[in-house]
Amino acid sequence: MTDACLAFDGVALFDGLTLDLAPGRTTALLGPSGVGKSTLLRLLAGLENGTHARATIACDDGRPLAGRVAYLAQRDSLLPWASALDNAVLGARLRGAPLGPARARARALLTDVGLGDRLHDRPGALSGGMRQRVALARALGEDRPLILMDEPFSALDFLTRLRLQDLTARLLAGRTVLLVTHDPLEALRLGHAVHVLHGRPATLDAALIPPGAPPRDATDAALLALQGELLRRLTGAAHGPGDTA
Ligand SMILES: Nc1ncnc2c1ncn2[C@@H]1O[C@H](COP(=O)(O)OP(=O)(O)OP(=O)(O)O)[C@@H](O)[C@H]1O
Repeated sequence: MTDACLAFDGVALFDGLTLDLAPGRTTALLGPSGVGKSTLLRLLAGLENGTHARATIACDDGRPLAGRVAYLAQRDSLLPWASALDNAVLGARLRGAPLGPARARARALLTDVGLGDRLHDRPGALSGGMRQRVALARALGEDRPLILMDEPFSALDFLTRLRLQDLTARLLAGRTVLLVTHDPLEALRLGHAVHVLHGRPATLDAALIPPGAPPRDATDAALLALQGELLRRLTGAAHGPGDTA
């Protein structure tokens, strides 16, 4: 994505921002609250179409991006009247795809995320973390080349988060993923490249490139050293010029 420009109420959030997503890789994006991470995701998803929003989005294969994106929003956006299983197959239902295979896959994914015994519960009967896992299962079940994920594990306890990071890395291997997170360890475990977004208008730091393949061992010494560097960048982003906090 090049030359992304977007303003709210006359204040420019982005003014000529460029973000390269390496095909088949996961790019992790961190930054202070309010800097524009979710808005950037929405811009890529084609959900910021106002007159003040524009960006040039070019795919390596030359095809348009529209219809090839799975977007996991920060809020789980589940249908309150539908079961976990029906929510997980919503994409297939909207596309008019055969529901049999979609339901089988959704059942397996819901079991993988630890909800095999809650398939028929509605969102209101699930905890926040369980609802987030239903939304995650829905996004993982979408067979799309570009996956945009906005803090997909934020409502989960630490151990469940690690387990679902592993599952996500396994299931999304080879796909192009943009992951927004506030968790430096998560970014370093899952990202092939890790960026910090900061300032207003927002700019991107040069990428940190953790060694090895995701999902990386959370106790790895090299990862913990990089976490120190990432924390320094985040602290700088929170207190530097253009502070958005
Ligand atoms: N529809 C909108 N109208 C006006 N302002 C908006 C709108 N959407 C977002 N903003 C503003 O744009 C800025 C960036 O919001 P955004 O949600 O992208 O931040 P973020 O980096 O994802 O934050 P967080 O980490 O807290 O989720 C914020 O100041 C927010 O108030």
